[in-house]
Amino acid sequence: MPHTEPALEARGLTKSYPGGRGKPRVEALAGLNFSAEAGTIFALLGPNGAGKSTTVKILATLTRADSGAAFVAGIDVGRHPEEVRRAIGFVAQKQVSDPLDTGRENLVLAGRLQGMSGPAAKARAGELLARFSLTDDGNRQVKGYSGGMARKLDVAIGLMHRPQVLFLDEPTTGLDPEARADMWAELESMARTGEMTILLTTHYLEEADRLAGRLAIVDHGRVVVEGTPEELKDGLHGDAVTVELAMPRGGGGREVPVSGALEALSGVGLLRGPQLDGNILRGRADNGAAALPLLLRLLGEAGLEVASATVSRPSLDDVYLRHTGRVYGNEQERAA
Ligand SMILES: Nc1ncnc2c1ncn2[C@@H]1O[C@H](COP(=O)(O)OP(=O)(O)OP(=O)(O)O)[C@@H](O)[C@H]1O
Repeated sequence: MPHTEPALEARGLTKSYPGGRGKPRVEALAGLNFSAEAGTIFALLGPNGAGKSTTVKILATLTRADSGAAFVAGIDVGRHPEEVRRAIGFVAQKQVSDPLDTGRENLVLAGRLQGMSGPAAKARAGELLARFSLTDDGNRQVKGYSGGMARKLDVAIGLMHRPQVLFLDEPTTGLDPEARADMWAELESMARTGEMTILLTTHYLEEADRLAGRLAIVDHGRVVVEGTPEELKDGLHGDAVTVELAMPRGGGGREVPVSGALEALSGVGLLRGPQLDGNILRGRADNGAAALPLLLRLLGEAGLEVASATVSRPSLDDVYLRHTGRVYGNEQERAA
């Protein structure tokens, strides 16, 4: 594979499903495009029903697109699905390991099913148990594993045959915060080696922010924005600056209404898009911390009293809101 060829590529994918009982068809994908470089983690983020799972299923050859094309490790998924299957690992949300077998037995079986010889499968199983800190538990039945251990075993199963591309569908959903942090550390170390491309779907913005080299936000079957987490946050043009103004108590000689705040800042170019919402002044600045002292001075000189001021780096939540017009957490909670 030439170095410049993406490890994953979706070009204009469309897919609809029957709506059922005379209802119109459901448009799951409406011309979805993205590409991921080899050796990176690429995350697909989006609300429930956005089309993430459908995209992954098409790339992993589990379903076909109605139109468009997709390539995995340079192989056309529509034309050579068998070849694609050999090149990928797929870690679904549902546990795949047999609870009555030991972790090691599960791994060896997965390797044998992939066509590995007995000794090769055993050696690889030992290697993966060590990599996921499961060596001490490798000879215990999986039914005694914690949720986090069982999930790590599932990822290890997906890695047995050394895939070039690994699909990870919500790898930490349902895990407690400690197990989630542990899984993140494992995935980060896999990403560092750059030996494999990982396509991650996740509901956790924090997970995508931390793990993904690049990410795409999917909404209504299309990629609405794609980039590195930093690029996407920088695209919001600066830090969010929030100033809470003290309400005038009335009667004081120098006190002016808070509405004077916008006037005090006009023409200075310190804050972009300044807005006054009650007594809260909001805007953006390239370097919020550097802008704050002058901002406070100008407000003070205009006779306004500041109760508090905060500067925050934009988060992926802000990026999501900007591109989908909806607050991320609200939707996920409603769907849960
Ligand atoms: N087998 C199916 N039959 C009918 N409709 C389907 C089928 N699979 C998915 N859909 C619909 O296609 C759309 C996209 O679903 P998809 O599962 O790809 O979204 P998603 O982004 O993965 O959502 P989630 O985060 O909830 O897993 C949704 O409207 C969904 O209801």
